[in-house]
Amino acid sequence: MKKIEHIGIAVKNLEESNLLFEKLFGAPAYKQEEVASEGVKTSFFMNGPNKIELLEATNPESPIAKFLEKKGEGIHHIAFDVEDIISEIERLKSEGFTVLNETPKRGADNKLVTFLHPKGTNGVLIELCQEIK
Ligand SMILES: CC[C@@H](C(=O)O)C(=O)SCCNC(=O)CCNC(=O)[C@H](O)C(C)(C)COP(=O)(O)OP(=O)(O)OC[C@H]1O[C@@H](n2cnc3c(N)ncnc32)[C@H](O)[C@@H]1OP(=O)(O)O
Ligand SMILES: [Co+2]
Repeated sequence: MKKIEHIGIAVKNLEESNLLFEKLFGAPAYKQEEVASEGVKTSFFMNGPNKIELLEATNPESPIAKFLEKKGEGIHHIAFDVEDIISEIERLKSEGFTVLNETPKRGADNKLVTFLHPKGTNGVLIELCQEIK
């Protein structure tokens, strides 16, 4: 597992949050993307070397809709860059972590992704991302 790839923030209204984060960073989102399989619309901001992913739910079954209902807006996950997601999944399983999808799926921003259940990681949802080359 390498550096933090992005921090995911759950928001109720992506357009309003886009304006807020644009003011915060002094630059607009560099990309917006819908990921239907996750039930989310996303936008991405860079601030120096740091990437922030804003996520709005697109349906009531979306993990973001459920999170907003239970916890409200805020940090939803921390994503880490990995070189080889398959071997990292095997390593983490052998260490006892609960990998939510053992076959990585297509995420946003040209990545293959999977998640570790927050119950096994001190309440923090961890995403693993491998860049698709
Ligand atoms: C855009 C694509 C991608 C990218 O490229 O970057 C993304 O980032 S997609 C982000 C959205 N997708 C996901 O979050 C997928 C992984 N998440 C899940 O599979 C589920 O959300 C979950 C973690 C398995 C929980 O689902 P479920 O059990 O159906 O929901 P509950 O609402 O009942 O929650 C159970 C339990 O877990 C706590 N929880 C849920 N989400 C989080 C979270 N993000 N961080 C910390 N804790 C979380 C929730 O509070 C419940 O706890 P208890 O109430 O104490 O039981
Ligand atoms: Co993410």
